[in-house]
Amino acid sequence: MGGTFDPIHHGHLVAASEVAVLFGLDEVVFVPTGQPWQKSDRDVAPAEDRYLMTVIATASNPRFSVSRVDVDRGGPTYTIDTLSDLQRQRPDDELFFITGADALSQILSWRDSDRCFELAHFIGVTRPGFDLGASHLPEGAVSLVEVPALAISSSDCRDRVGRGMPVWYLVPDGVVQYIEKRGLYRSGADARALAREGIAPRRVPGDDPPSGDRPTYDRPPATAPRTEGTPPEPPTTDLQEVPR
Ligand SMILES: Nc1ncnc2c1ncn2[C@@H]1O[C@H](COP(=O)(O)OP(=O)(O)OP(=O)(O)O)[C@@H](O)[C@H]1O
Ligand SMILES: O=C(O)c1ccc[n+]([C@@H]2O[C@H](COP(=O)([O-])O)[C@@H](O)[C@H]2O)c1
Repeated sequence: MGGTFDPIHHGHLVAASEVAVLFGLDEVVFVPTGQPWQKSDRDVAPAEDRYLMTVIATASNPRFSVSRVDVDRGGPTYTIDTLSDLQRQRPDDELFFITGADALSQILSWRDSDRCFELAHFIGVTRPGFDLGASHLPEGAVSLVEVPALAISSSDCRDRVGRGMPVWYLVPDGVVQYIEKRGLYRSGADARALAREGIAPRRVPGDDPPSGDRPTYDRPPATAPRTEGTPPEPPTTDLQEVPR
């Protein structure tokens, strides 16, 4: 499943799980984009952060895995390269490329879209508010799957974090905590102030974790939150120990 996953949310996970059952897939490989060239009009969180959030979100499902092919390749991400790399790594596997109906409706504008259809069967998952009816997709190359409607989007999650609203239950718990820890999606001024003070982001009222086992956020972070114009810090060691 290809996506920018900025951040990954339950809409992505439900779609992947539904397609895996309907198509009898052995594994769903989540492939976070490196540089999503069609999203160059906005800031995208560092690829390493999006990759780690995807690892955290999928860790508990033995049929889900995460690939670094797009993150490690560098340069703009084209699905033709994603599929070529995956085919090289898994020459005996039949590939399906899962993505949303909104992305699929643009597929004819993707690089080498004709060759993409030769490398994988495309599965478009329906998404509330998007209709593929008018798209002229090659016959037989694409399947459409209706997934339980979850009106969740990454844009809305980012916007909520920026406004100090909770994203519990929209994204997996570990992803909420990762966003908090890294200070992702805060407004520029907020993030700069946090970096100046050298303290971890503060919890906002109403932004409580769902269980009694609450993490503490007021200890200094292992790395300073990212500010505009500075490169992302490497992930901290406790995140690298997430069980696989
Ligand atoms: N709630 C959802 N239901 C079904 N498909 C979804 C849902 N959210 C995202 N998708 C699909 O998953 C793919 C990857 O999504 P992406 O990472 O771009 O998330 P997004 O929520 O669409 O992000 P943004 O709001 O930033 O555009 C896209 O093709 C998208 O259509
Ligand atoms: O190959 C392309 O030219 C291309 C253009 C836009 C999007 N894609 C892929 O479509 C998937 C969904 O993208 P997005 O931007 O909706 O997260 C993701 O895997 C992207 O790499 C691919």
